[in-house]
Amino acid sequence: MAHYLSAAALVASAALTAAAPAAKGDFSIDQVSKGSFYKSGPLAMAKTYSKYAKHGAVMPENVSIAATAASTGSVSASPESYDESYLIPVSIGGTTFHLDLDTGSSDLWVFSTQQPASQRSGHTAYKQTGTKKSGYTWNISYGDGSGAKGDVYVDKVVVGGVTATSQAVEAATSVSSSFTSDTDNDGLIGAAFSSINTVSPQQQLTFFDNVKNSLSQKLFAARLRYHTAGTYDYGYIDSSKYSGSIHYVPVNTANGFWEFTASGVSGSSIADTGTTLLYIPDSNVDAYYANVDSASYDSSQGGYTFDCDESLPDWTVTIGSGSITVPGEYINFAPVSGNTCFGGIQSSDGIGFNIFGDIFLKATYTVFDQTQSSPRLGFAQG
Ligand SMILES: C[C@@H](SC(=N)N)c1ccc(Cl)cc1
Repeated sequence: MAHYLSAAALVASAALTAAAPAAKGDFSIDQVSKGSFYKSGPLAMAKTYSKYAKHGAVMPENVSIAATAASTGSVSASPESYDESYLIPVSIGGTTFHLDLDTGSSDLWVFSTQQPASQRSGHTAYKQTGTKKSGYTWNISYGDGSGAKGDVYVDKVVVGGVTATSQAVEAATSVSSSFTSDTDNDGLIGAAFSSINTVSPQQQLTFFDNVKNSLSQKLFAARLRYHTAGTYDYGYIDSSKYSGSIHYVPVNTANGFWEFTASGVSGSSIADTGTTLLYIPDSNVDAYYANVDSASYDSSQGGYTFDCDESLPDWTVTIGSGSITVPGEYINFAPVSGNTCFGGIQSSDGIGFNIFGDIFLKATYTVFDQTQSSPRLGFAQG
């Protein structure tokens, strides 16, 4: 649902209700403010002027500008099993797809009818409703070894009421088996920086980069939640979704990620909605599980495991001038066999950077902010 700013609407509505001369039989009604005036004030004004244009009504420029700019939106983020990933409904050419919003990559790709039927069984497949970008291709590989490739179309994409009229939609011709088997997921919508988009011969813009200039504020905010649906907000910050203050840190965009520095966690870190777990250096991981009596590193599972019944300690990190606490409950990711569970905190050694994935993000309200001269991340306790 899109909301429009109140200022222009309130000004315009005040102008419209300027007193007409009283005449016999007229009556007056005391107006009672209904509080914030959201949704589509400027747009309603523009529609009224358009309706009466044939009678000579001329739309004031401020109404026209307000009606076309300053949009906001919000979309649900629904977890898959064990919060493995969070999917959002995205309209592409009028068809709804359920996509993984991924701040760790920058391609918007979908299953398509160009794939063999067996490869796309159970998925919503793009029927190439858009305009083909002849000769354009894409090919992406993810950190978990999965991947996909295909060709490129331009189509209308809507997320939470926010519209990109000419979005590059990357239609798959082939995807790896882990995508085929996850029938809840119809593709990804990347929200890292467009500098790492894989389309060739010309990189394409992410959805956020395409719409950010039309948003009330050039930002989006993630409120992922533990074992229940959360939201992504576009163009505005929802103060009902966090406690305390939002603390901001600078972002290094050189690698195309939302990359930042966390205190007490060596190396660079990325805020990544597309990664399930929280990956930090060995020293931090060992220190955490030293407080979990039944924990041990299980090389057959590729990480720390523990007794599912053991109560886990919280994990707290300082980022900038604020701190975030991840409840211990969130760090019990999922059972692996019998009553043995796999930890949500694992080692980032060998990756090259730390990954603050969903295990961390679901404890926060995280703002991906391009409102300033350089990008920044804002973290608040969710
Ligand atoms: C940036 C993420 S992948 C993603 N969020 N699309 C990543 C990179 C490398 C490794 Cl090893 C693991 C995860």
